[in-house]
Amino acid sequence: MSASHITVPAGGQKIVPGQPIPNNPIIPFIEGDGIGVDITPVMKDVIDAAVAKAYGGQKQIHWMEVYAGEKSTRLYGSDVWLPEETLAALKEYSVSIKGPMTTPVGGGIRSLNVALRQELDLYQCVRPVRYFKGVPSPLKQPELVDMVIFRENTEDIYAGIEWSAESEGARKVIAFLQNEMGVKKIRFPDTSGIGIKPVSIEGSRRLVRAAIRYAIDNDRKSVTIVHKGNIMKFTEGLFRDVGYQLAQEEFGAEPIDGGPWCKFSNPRTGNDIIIKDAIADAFLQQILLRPAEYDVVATLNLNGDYISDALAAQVGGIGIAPGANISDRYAIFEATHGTAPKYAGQDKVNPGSLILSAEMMLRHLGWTQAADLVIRAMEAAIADKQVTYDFARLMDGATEVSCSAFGRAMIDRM
Ligand SMILES: NC(=O)C1=CN([C@@H]2O[C@H](COP(=O)(O)OP(=O)(O)OC[C@H]3O[C@@H](n4cnc5c(N)ncnc54)[C@H](OP(=O)(O)O)[C@@H]3O)[C@@H](O)[C@H]2O)C=CC1
Ligand SMILES: O=C(O)CCC(=O)C(=O)O
Ligand SMILES: [Mg+2]
Repeated sequence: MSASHITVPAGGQKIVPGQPIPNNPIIPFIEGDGIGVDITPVMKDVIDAAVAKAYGGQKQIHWMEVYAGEKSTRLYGSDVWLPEETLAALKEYSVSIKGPMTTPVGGGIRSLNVALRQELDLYQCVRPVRYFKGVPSPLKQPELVDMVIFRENTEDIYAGIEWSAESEGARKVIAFLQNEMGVKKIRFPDTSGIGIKPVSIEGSRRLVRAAIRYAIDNDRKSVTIVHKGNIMKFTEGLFRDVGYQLAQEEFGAEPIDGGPWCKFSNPRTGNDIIIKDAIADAFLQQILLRPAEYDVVATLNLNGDYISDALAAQVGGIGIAPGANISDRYAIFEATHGTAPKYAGQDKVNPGSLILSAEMMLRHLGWTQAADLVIRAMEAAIADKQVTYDFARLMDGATEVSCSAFGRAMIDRM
């Protein structure tokens, strides 16, 4: 086992928070498991082409591979899934991008994706959902879908505080709940697994604050707090209450017709921003039936996970669903989808999600001309019906192209 496998690219410069972005930033990337091997190189090629075209060679990303997941176990040793030097590099270089990583169901390692969010306190999972003309959709009017999900990324049941059924830990927790807390409603105490769902005032406030600030900066119409607070009153209900309270205390929102909905005037544009809430199950049908009524969405971790994939399906699926994990200091960009293992290594899947995640990264760096080029190239490739299998199987007259050929189709149209 060797200590270091990371090679810092020559000629690149570190991004330092609070300082101007250098023209030659070093960006760490994790290739990812499964289809990571297919989509990550295509993403890099497309982004390099957009940056070269936009800035005539004056700017260039210096990619630095760092390792996590299955590739890490091959390099660092069979039990090293998230090496210390990878964590250190993600912190030291501030802005990075990753492919998906596998999490086994039931037992085995805990999610490395979640671990990264927790280690770097990447409390905002930002997932924009928009329609690209021509993409196949189950909706009659998919162009009405234009939402940005702010998913709380560090709390909720994703904290991983749970004990398996019949373990000593589960027995102890259940005995504590029954004997010291007066709990009588555990239906089968001898065979229950137990999980804990922490949701804090502080964590809820910072997430809703980020969502409202985004609405202000991007002149959005509303922020909907999505929760299941009727059932989980002190976690999901807390999130809703804290959200409304914060909107009033920090942004001067005033109740509409006695509340709980409230609104304030966007200090940048003078337009109203409405703060409202929806219970998660009803919300999932509303976004299908009346998507135009929803804009920015603030929600807890599990709801956000479900809503991300459901909303992505409305505009073409998770092959084209980007995302960012953001803290006040660091950012790791990543697709909404997972490792799609049955397609791994086949040069088949849609690289769109990771490319659009990188497009978000370019905007985060302030490289908007390059980001705009990426969007226009994707629009053009889709308009010309040069698409991967996921779209081709639902589009009339489409040419099915491989993952790498879709990247080339984008580059040809820049
Ligand atoms: N952030 C992360 O790293 C994430 C990791 N995961 C992990 O990934 C693994 C697999 O999870 P799974 O539930 O199968 O979900 P996946 O998102 O990996 O795949 C589910 C299905 O979505 C479609 N899909 C996914 N990615 C693409 C793409 N790029 N282009 C086109 N279609 C795509 C495929 O549909 P079809 O079969 O119809 O072609 C695929 O079978 C698990 O270990 C899970 O924990 C999951 C989510 C996020
Ligand atoms: O970590 C995982 O394996 C799944 C994560 C996930 O589904 C998500 O981030 O949306
Ligand atoms: Mg998910």
